Amino acid sequence: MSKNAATLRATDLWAGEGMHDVVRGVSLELTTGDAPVGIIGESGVGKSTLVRALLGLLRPSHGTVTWDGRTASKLGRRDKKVFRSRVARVSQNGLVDIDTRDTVARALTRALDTARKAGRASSRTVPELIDLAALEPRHAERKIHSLSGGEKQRLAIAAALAPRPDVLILDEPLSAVDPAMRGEVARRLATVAETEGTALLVVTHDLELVERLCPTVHVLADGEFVASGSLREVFARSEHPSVRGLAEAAPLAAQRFR
Ligand SMILES: Nc1ncnc2c1ncn2[C@@H]1O[C@H](COP(=O)(O)OP(=O)(O)OP(=O)(O)O)[C@@H](O)[C@H]1O
Repeated sequence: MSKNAATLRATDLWAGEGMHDVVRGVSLELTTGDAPVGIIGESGVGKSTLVRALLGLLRPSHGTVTWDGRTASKLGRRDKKVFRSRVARVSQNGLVDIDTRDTVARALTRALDTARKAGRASSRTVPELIDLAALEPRHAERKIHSLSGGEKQRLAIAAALAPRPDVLILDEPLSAVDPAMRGEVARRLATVAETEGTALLVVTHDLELVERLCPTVHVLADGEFVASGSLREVFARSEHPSVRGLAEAAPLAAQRFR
């Protein structure tokens, strides 16, 4: 670990939106320089709730989420801005902070400006971000609302990479991207992780994406990690009904891991 390594750490995390905890006792560590980590799980098991808690958007009912030792949900306004540039997230409907009347180039310029204001002296450029998300130069002048769903998801990835985040949480990031292009984007993300040390957390039910990117995966079921290891180990060893459920939902992918 380099002396500048940064860690996002969840310790015995319990969290939920209402009275009821849907994340139950999760511990997880994401440190710059580490290999990408995957979290897989069926629908409704608490994946998005876990992501919100990791981002400090949801206060745990028990346990902690810390960023370099400080509690993520208790950061002041200024520190929150810095935190957001260092722990970035791409969600399924990824363009929440982006004005879709803008062009791609304008949105990415804004993302770079925001990164600089948050103190990230990012030397990235718009063409570089476009390439990192496997978009093409011709997309630069397109209005965002005219992009396809998959192109919008790739734009969200490009924008999230603007500040060179330490941690990038990808919540079903490529659900609308076609399979051939998913490989392209995954390769670029792997390169970012390797060359810049960005710690990737890939939260998905796309087994092929975690197979491509993540040497370690955790299976989330009913708010808990019920199996952990490489995808192959998890499928070979775990008899948990949720693991079997994931295998049945993606039989071709699961067959390769047996
Ligand atoms: N705002 C909310 N109020 C009440 N219940 C909620 C809220 N958000 C989520 N839940 C419930 O918490 C549980 C976990 O939801 P969550 O969205 O974290 O699951 P998920 O694994 O991300 O699902 P999916 O893969 O379908 O997106 C579900 O039963 C959901 O209905």
